[in-house]
Amino acid sequence: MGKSCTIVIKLGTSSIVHETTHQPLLSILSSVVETVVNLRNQGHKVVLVSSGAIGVGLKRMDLPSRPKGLSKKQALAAIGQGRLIALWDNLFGQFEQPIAQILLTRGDISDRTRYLNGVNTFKELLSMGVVPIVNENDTVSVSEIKFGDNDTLSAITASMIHADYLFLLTDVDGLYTSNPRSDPDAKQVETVESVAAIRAQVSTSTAGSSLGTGGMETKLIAAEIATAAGVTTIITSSQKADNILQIIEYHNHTLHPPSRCPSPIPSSSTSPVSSVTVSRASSPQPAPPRPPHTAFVASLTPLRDLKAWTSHTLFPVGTVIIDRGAHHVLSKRQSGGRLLPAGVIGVVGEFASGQAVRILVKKYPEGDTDIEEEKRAYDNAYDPSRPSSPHSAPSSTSSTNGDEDAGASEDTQTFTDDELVEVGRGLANYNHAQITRVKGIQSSRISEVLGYTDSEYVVENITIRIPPGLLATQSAVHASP
Ligand SMILES: N[C@@H](CCC(=O)OP(=O)(O)O)C(=O)O
Repeated sequence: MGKSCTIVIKLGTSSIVHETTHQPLLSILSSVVETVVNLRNQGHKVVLVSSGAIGVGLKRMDLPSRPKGLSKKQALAAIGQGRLIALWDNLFGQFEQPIAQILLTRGDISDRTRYLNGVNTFKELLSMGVVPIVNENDTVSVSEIKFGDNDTLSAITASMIHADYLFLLTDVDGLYTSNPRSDPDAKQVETVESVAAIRAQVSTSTAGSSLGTGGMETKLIAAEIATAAGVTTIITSSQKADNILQIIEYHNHTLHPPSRCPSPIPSSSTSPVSSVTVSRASSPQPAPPRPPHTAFVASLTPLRDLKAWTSHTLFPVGTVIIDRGAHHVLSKRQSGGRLLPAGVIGVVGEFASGQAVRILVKKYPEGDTDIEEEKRAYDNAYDPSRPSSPHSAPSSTSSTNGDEDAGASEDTQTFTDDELVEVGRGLANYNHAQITRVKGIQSSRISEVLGYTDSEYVVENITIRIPPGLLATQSAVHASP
């Protein structure tokens, strides 16, 4: 038997309940169930991420539209979630397929122990042959612990369980160069190698439906998270869920490297629902036809475990502003970058050592001539015999009063929000006050300034998501969760 694939399938609210009547869309749900059962019978492990609790709650309470207030939405989700899971259980029950309900908040997995407990529960359920059905635990989610939309939740789920595929099923059959509903010249994008690059080329103005919170932009964010974690991400239509089988088959023939997970068992002998032609990756047969979809290619050097956890699940509590030299040097590493104090030009907010921080850089034009000097200065920052960084401002060391519990650090050098862009995240090795005191200096001087040295790096496990070449296309990012 070949390798079994782990597949996450996400279904948004607009594919679960009718936008105005809020009736469950039974034909779509049944087709998803049949597809999942087929995949299970082919030996694959499947997790479903299902929105729809609020939509089902609206129907139950006979309300016309999604309310504005948070507590009303939470109440409706509490009403709808039970009925939603009962509906899934009923449909999967027709095929004797056991399911499990998993409700998560970002807070649940930003704690390392709870995250690992979640991973273990998923593993156990999948090894028992169960289909876990995930939704956000809306009842207790507030803005700072919310995933916000189930696209992000599905990407984090896929990254937690090291899935091979994430399918984002929605009301369009892929990513288009512009909104296909309003632009007849819109073209489907077939393959995306870099999410950051495609953002600059397409218009993602397709907002979510009136019930859901997603839309194309949140799907790109999800694709970015999932592909960075090594998960091939597919956007396709929920109207044709059985295309999932053909899409996997298609990629078995065409992916580079080919065939992440060939169908382990010929489906004709096992499929209870529909028959699918299965051929192995090594088969000389030509590739099957390509069902409409957009495929986002998984990173060949995925962020796994701690790094993915740091980048996507931890809620950043403060900000470290770095110079251009540090940005260039850190961008050379795909993940796990480490920041020397010489590259820090500002610190905002209060955080403790070990907490997650945003890494911001001041926007700068490509080809800026000062950049070479800053890169050299950052590269030289280890060696005390060389000249120090242009940012080794004496004020950063002399202006501090030694009070480590001083309030939120605010750099003397001020930046407007529009000047700064969030380029990555990492884990602080020192608290906000300490990093303020050592900013701009060489590592060898940390103990002289702080009285001790824990690490020569002030932030570790940094993933730079926006390299220098893409800065021009990014708008300022403020306090994103
Ligand atoms: N957790 C919420 C859904 C969140 C949401 O709107 O997600 P989506 O429909 O995927 O944009 C619910 O179950 O109603």
